[in-house]
Amino acid sequence: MSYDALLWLSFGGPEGPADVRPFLENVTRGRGVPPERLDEVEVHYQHFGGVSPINALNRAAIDAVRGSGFDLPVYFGNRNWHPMVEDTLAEMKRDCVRRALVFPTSAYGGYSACRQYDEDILRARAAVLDAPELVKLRQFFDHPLFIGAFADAVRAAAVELPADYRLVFTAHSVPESADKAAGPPGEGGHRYSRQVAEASRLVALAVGREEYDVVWQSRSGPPQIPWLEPDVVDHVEALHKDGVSGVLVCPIGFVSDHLEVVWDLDTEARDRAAELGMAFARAATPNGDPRFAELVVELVREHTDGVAPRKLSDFTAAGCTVNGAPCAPLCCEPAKRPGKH
Ligand SMILES: CC1=C(CCC(=O)O)c2cc3nc(cc4[nH]c(cc5[nH]c(cc1n2)c(C)c5CCC(=O)O)c(CCC(=O)O)c4C)C(CCC(=O)O)=C3C
Ligand SMILES: [Fe+2]
Repeated sequence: MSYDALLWLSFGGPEGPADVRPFLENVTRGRGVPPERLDEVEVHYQHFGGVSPINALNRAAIDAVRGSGFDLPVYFGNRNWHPMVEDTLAEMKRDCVRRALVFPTSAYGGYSACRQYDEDILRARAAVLDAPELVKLRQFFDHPLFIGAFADAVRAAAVELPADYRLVFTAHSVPESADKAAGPPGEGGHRYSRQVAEASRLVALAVGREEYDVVWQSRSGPPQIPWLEPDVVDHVEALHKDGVSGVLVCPIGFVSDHLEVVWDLDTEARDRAAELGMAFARAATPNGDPRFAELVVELVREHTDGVAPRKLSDFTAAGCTVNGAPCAPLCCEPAKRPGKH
């Protein structure tokens, strides 16, 4: 099968103070997130002048792919902020792109990390007459280049810490119900948290740490709905109570140092550790590592050149979809939301 382009599909983030509220409204539309939570998160963004690092990081990663001699044009579109994926797809159509591969900037399965990017593809294609065909690349949480980049980042961060530091992996929390529904029916659910646990195990193995924890961050939603726990800041406190003197946080759930990383980890978790007198270091995300561009190109080559998928676990290489249809019937079905039909 031949392809005319690569579409880099990401979450999007505000690029100035006036963008923050409308961006947050886009993210949470119809999701039952209380306005108080939005007020709180708006303050996090305003600490950074209303600019999330995420768009610039995506542009830098795209430049790295282009600079590696990659032979397809690369387009950039987002779910929640400009450049919006609908507009990017319209531009691709004008450029006579007929069939494109899509790289979603999330390594994992689950509704928010995978299936929602399929919904973005559906939405974008519905907005463009005679839209290009879009084939989404697979999940890559266990790819050796992804694991290798994180393992080296953990080694580099460990230099700042006492030898007996505790290794703590963190990923974005999701509602427990969403994690339960993650994966195709019959697999037993929890595809998201199981993949996060597996990637964490592979990185810990690569750096030779037998003891480590997997925790969650950045929970949203109304307080009465259970989300994956423990939270990373609560966990830092629990480790302190256990007499742990240093913590190395590895944001395994993310590919770049966007706001959830620079605020929730580099500010909140780091400040709490400092108050408790604990040493703290944070491993870099793979976005800036040359292996990240290599990974994207290799995932593309699986489709264009029949390159064999490289994986370090025996989990299914899922998430490859055509024109936004789920990768298996009823895979990672969105939760039924109160008030929505
Ligand atoms: C699994 C997952 C990933 C990882 C996979 C992936 O990377 O795609 C992720 C990434 C991100 N999440 C991000 C930002 C936000 N997520 C929110 C809200 C939510 N995230 C959720 C899940 C995830 N989110 C969920 C279940 C919600 C509740 C609302 C809903 O049901 O959809 C909110 C609303 C306010 C709040 O935090 O309450 C914001 C602002 C940014 C951009 C940061 C920047 O701007 O730099 C990124 C990369
Ligand atoms: Fe999020």
